[in-house]
Amino acid sequence: MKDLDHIGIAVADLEQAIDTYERLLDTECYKRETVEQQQVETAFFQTGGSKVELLGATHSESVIARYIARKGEGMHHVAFEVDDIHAELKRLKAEGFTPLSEEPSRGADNKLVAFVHPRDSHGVLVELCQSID
Ligand SMILES: CC[C@@H](C(=O)O)C(=O)SCCNC(=O)CCNC(=O)[C@H](O)C(C)(C)COP(=O)(O)OP(=O)(O)OC[C@H]1O[C@@H](n2cnc3c(N)ncnc32)[C@H](O)[C@@H]1OP(=O)(O)O
Ligand SMILES: [Co+2]
Repeated sequence: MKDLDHIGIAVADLEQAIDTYERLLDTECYKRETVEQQQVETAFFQTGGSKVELLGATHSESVIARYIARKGEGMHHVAFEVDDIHAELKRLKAEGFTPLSEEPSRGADNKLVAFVHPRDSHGVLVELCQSID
């Protein structure tokens, strides 16, 4: 795995959270994108070499809505950049980790994404992402 690409933060009100993070980071949100397959609306901020991804739910059954109902708003996942997401999923599987899907899917910001179950990484949901630019 390479650099930390982004941290994902689950928020209840995306507009309000964008305003908060614009003031907190003193930078503007550079991209907003809805990823219907994940039932999320995202907003991205560049912070040095990595990013903050705010995640709002687009449906009441979205994993983000469920997460907020269970734990409240806050840190949802950490995402690491990889060169070859298929090879990395294979390597992690061989190491005993549990990928949450057999195949990567289309994420936000021109990425292919895949996730590893948080129970395998001490309670932290890990995302792998590969640029498809
Ligand atoms: C926009 C696309 C992409 C990008 O480009 O960056 C994204 O970031 S999409 C982000 C949203 N999508 C995902 O998170 C997909 C992968 N996640 C999942 O499949 C699920 O969230 C999950 C991890 C399998 C959990 O789902 P589920 O089992 O339905 O949740 P429960 O509410 O039943 O909780 C079970 C268990 O797991 C703990 N949990 C849930 N979410 C997290 C989390 N984000 N981090 C840490 N732990 C989490 C939850 O607390 C429960 O634990 P116990 O209480 O111990 O049972
Ligand atoms: Co993410």
